[in-house]
Amino acid sequence: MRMLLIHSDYLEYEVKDKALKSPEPISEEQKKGRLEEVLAVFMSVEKADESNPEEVVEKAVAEIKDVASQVKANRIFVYPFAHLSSELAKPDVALKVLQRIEERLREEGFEVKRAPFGYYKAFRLSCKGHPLAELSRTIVPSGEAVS
Ligand SMILES: Nc1ncnc2c1ncn2[C@@H]1O[C@H](CO)[C@@H](NC(=O)[C@@H](N)CO)[C@H]1O
Repeated sequence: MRMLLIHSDYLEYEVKDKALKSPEPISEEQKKGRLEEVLAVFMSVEKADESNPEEVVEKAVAEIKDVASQVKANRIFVYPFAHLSSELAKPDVALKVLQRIEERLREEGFEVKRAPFGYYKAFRLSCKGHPLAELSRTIVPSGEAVS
């Protein structure tokens, strides 16, 4: 799992087109979304994660919690982003991992939005620009090598 974490004044997206034959079904309301004062987390779920998705979910949640507490963010935007890795997990596994991360972050008390999975989306982001505003993390299940 590769994550790019951007502490932002806002992140907003608009769904444009299908990027998969069968993208995640979404409501009219989910076609656009915006959060202010948010930690945006762009995530590529990787092939190696398929060996232990639940472990990757817990490690990702721990990393996101750690960064959120450092930048004092209590809102998280989970953003599926297939451009951080050349060894992507299959879409069905990736979607489940991202849905579970969303669920677990809510359980941890965060306000969470997740951008729709399987679409091309326009987005606008305002990065805050402080020293911890742009971070990346790589997560691998135990027993897997970091490529
Ligand atoms: N392993 C994976 N990890 C994260 N996201 C993944 C994925 N496999 C598929 N997706 C989703 O399907 C769209 C097409 O790849 C992806 N769309 C995007 O990444 C948009 N930024 C448009 O390019 C994404 O929603």
